[in-house]
Amino acid sequence: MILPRLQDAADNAEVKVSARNVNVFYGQTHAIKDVSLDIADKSVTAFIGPSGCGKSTFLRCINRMNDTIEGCRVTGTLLLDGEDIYAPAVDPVQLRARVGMVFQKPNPFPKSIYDNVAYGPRIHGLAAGKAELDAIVEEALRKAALWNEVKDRLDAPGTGLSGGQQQRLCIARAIATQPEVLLMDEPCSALDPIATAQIEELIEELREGFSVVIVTHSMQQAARVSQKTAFFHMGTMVEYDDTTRIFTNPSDQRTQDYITGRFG
Ligand SMILES: Nc1ncnc2c1ncn2[C@@H]1O[C@H](COP(=O)(O)OP(=O)(O)OP(=O)(O)O)[C@@H](O)[C@H]1O
Repeated sequence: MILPRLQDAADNAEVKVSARNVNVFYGQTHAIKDVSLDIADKSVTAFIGPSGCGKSTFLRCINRMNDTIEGCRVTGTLLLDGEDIYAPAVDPVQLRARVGMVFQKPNPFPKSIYDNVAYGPRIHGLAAGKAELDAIVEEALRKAALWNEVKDRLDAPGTGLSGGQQQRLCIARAIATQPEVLLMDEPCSALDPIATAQIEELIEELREGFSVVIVTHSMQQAARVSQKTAFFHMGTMVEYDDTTRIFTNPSDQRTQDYITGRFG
């Protein structure tokens, strides 16, 4: 399906995810109201806005994580590379291998460091044998900037790592299936400034290979890591533009008020 480009779309970049008139309901609560946007490939898009405005809800539409929430209903169109994410033929498990997710709180499985990363490639049959799986695990841990810290203890439990290391392990787990889009829901909120800086550096590197979408409460972080920013307020997307423009010369008063700390 080819959609007309939106005016504020990803400029000349290739569009990876397109949303048109997306609405999300939790029972009677109308959490996302008619959101349309295009997310560029090989770039970082930040979602900002006050608590409860719907950032996480919209993020979860992109890999159908909302399917797992009882009473949650999504309407409208969401496309990945022009293909309908909500088509009946789409297997959400396969979709989530293409659209990986990293959560606010690091959530390693109660398994070894190696098995945490090998989990996705194993269930999706991405490695022909042990040597290939070893190579996938090493590459994912290297990309997540964790390899040097764990290469001598791959059999140790993932839950025994520090918070920042656990979050990088979860990033390694998410990228081991070679996703095309990586969704990050406040990935640094549980981390100290050093671990946060490491994750931000990593995001900068990851965007060479993926489309990254990050929900953040830190405007400094959005400004540092993203090229595009969407500002949400009370379930609507108020403004979506180049990050530099959002933070220097937004066109909507509500965006201006939020970035200057007048509410939220
Ligand atoms: N599982 C759920 N069941 C019912 N309502 C929900 C659920 N998750 C979110 N909501 C409601 O949907 C709205 C948007 O919530 P959401 O978590 O997406 O906002 P957010 O912008 O990500 O907030 P925060 O920044 O605090 O994480 C809120 O009114 C919230 O109460």
